[in-house]
Order: sequence, then C-alpha cells, then structure tokens
Amino acid sequence: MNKNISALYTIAQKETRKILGLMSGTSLDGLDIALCTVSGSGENTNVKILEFETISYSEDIKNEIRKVFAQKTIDFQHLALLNEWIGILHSDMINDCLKKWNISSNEVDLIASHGQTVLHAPKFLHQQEKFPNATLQIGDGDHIAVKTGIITISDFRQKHVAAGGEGAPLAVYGDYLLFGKKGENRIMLNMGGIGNYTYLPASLNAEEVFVTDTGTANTLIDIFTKHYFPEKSYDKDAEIAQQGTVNQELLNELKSDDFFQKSFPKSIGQELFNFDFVQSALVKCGLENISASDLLATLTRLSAETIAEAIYFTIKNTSIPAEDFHIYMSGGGTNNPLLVKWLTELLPCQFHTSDDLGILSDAKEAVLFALLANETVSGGDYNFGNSKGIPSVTMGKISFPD
Ligand SMILES: Nc1ncnc2c1ncn2[C@@H]1O[C@H](COP(=O)(O)OP(=O)(O)OP(=O)(O)O)[C@@H](O)[C@H]1O
Ligand SMILES: CC(=O)N[C@H]1[C@@H]2OC[C@@H](O2)[C@@H](O)[C@@H]1O[C@H](C)C(=O)O
Repeated sequence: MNKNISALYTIAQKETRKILGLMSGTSLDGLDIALCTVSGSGENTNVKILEFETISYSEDIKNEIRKVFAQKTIDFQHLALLNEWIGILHSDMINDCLKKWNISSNEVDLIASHGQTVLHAPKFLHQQEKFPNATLQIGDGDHIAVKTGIITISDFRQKHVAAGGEGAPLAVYGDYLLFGKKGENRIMLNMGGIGNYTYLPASLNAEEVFVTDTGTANTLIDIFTKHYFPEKSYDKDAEIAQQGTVNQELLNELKSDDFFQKSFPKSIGQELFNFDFVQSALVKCGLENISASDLLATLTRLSAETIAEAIYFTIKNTSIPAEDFHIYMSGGGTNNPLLVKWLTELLPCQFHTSDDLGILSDAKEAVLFALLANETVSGGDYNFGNSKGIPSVTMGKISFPD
C-alpha cells in the first residue's frame, strides 16, 4: 500500500484528530487559521479550538487577488500564477503559525483548505443555459501538502456543484453537526462579505435543515468606505454610517434587484454586489452626490433588511413564532453595532453570538472546513434529503506531501 494511503487510513481510524482549518473569505482581509481537535464524526462530532489566528493579507496580496477577483475578463496567466502563489503564501502562513504555537507538523493530522474564492457564478448569474453552476477557489492544495508536510484536503466546493448544488453555502454541514440542539430552533447567521444562514430545526430532522446566502453583508459597506476614505478598509464600529440617514429611494432601488426577488435558497458574491451595482442605482435615483455617511447608512440598512427578510422566509415556512427562534451571529458583521441594532429591531428573535456556543465567532468558518475534512476521512453519513440544494456528499480533494 502507498505509505500516504496507509497514513490516511490510520488518521481515519483515530478517535481524535488534530485538524487545521483554513478560510480566506471574500472580504480579502486575510487567512483564518484554526487548529482544532476533532473527535468522532457525524452527529457525534466534538470540536475544540486549540489555537486561532487571522493572518492579514498585505496590500500587495490584496491587489494581486483583486486583479482577477469576481471579474468577467482577466489576464489568464495571472490567474495561473496566483493559483500557485496563494498555495505557497498560505503554506508559509501555516508554517509560521505552527512555529509560533510550538507545534510540529507531525502533530497535525490534516489541513482543510478552503482556498481563495476568485469567482462564484451560479447559473442564475451567468445565465448561459448549457453551462452549469460554477465556482472557483484557488491556492492549490498540493503546494500546501508539500510545503507543510501535512495531508491536505482542499477545493471542497466542486463536489457540491457536481452533485447539483451551487457550491455554496457549505456552512450548513458543520452547523448541523456541531450546533443542532434538540428543542431549540436555531438560525446560525454568518455576516462576512456576504451574509448566509443555516436553519437548524428543534426536531433536528436533517430534511428540514435549510441554508441560503442572504446577499451583501459587509461587501458594499467595505467597498464604499474605501472609496470615500482610501485609508480605511471598513466602517469600524459603523462610525460613518451612524452619522448618516437612510435614503429610502436608494434603498428601494437597491432592493429591487433580481437577486432579492429570486426564490431561496441562493448563493452570491461580489460578481453582483460590487461598486457598479451601487453606482448604477445612484445614477438611476439622481443621487450621485449623496454624502458618504448617508450612503453607508443606506448600505448598512440594505444588509440589515435583506438579512432579516431572508430569515423571515424560514420563520414563515414554519408555524413557529419568531420569538422562539434563537439567532447565533458570527463573522465580522457581528462587530458592526448599527447592523446588529437594526437586525434586533427587525427580528423579534433571541440574539446570541456563536461565542455563546463555545466557538469564537471569527473562527467559525475555519472550524467548519476542519469539520468537512473530518467527514471526508471519517464520516459522511448525513442525509439532508433532495429538496433544498444541500447534496449529501463528502467533499474535498486529497493532496499528499510526497
Ligand atoms: N468593528 C467592526 N465594525 C464594523 N465592521 C466590522 C468590524 N469588524 C469587522 N467588520 C466587518 O467584517 C468584515 C470581515 O468579516 P469576515 O472576516 O467575517 O468576512 P469574510 O470571511 O472575509 O467573508 P465571507 O464570509 O463572505 O467569505 C470586515 O471587512 C468589516 O466589514
Ligand atoms: C463562493 C464562496 O466563497 N462563498 C462564500 C462567501 O462568503 C459567505 C458566503 O459567500 C458563502 O456562500 C460562502 O462561504 C461560506 C463559508 C459557506 O460556504 O458557507
């Protein structure tokens, strides 16, 4: 037997595995690295975060990614170069963290690498009948395996597409395994660049589980903060938006986009929610001279209302009163006080953060990918039924160090 297969076989049989989960999200802020111990699999999974770090991307890295990120037309060679380069950069970041944490690569069983999303084009976005849903994450797993010496599982989203999904959101798998609680209706709401939520019914019936993206969460706020204040990368603590007033005409125009009319579930990215999306609405409303604070207030309100309306879709589909839903927030948007204030006003549910469930909210997505890798080697027995775009498959490609 090949020694790598034999090593993997041993890892698959362990009671507890050390898995390093990696997530670099669409807001391009950096690489989240979570070192976890994962015991068991499926509904018997338990996870503990041993170490967590976000390694910020330098301006150089951000600029190189932006050359291809969510663009229809790109320099093809640049994409190929980036695929290798990001694999190497992520490996260096991992090796630095392991050194800092005083952990040898031999102690880590697996790396779960999401990669950097550069394009997400579900069918409703590209609208080309003969082509399927498409999504592309780069930063090749072979580089990570070779440079760290650790078996690496990567490129999780392709299998989801192959099995009929849109390639996102994937959070549902880990949310279900980790956070489902009998007797409590839970909404796991992540507010990163894009918002998404998983509904975990009190029955724990996997067939009732639901997941969808909601639309922009921080993406548009970040883009226009940077546009008006090039030295800032986001509206910290909503300091700018809090000084503005929501422009109702602009808000209505932004919300009239087809994405918000399309039925749930759905997934999306900056391919739609970008500078031009807002600019064309501003032109249409004759509001090109709107103040930065009014625009950021309106964009923050857009996130709050569209997240709340998406969650109401699930609430209305059950006969359960909204007051009986518990919303657990995670992602950077949890730190935006205006967004959270409006959400709590719009939704009469009980609000918490994922920290209250023992998972640091900033680390949640990296942990979820560690769980996907755990299922790939040792589990994979979930069944979400066929109805709602959640294929019951294991995901990821396996790269060996040598
Ligand atoms: N104190 C704060 N005030 C306001 N916004 C904040 C604050 N802290 C973080 N954010 C927002 O959170 C964003 C980063 O969130 P996060 O890291 O969850 O996104 P991501 O994982 O890259 O995105 P995605 O989950 O869509 O891939 C920042 O760009 C910023 O907009
Ligand atoms: C294609 C892609 O990278 N999508 C991300 C993005 O960030 C949030 C939202 O859009 C979600 O669909 C997804 O990430 C999370 C981890 C997911 O798949 O659940």
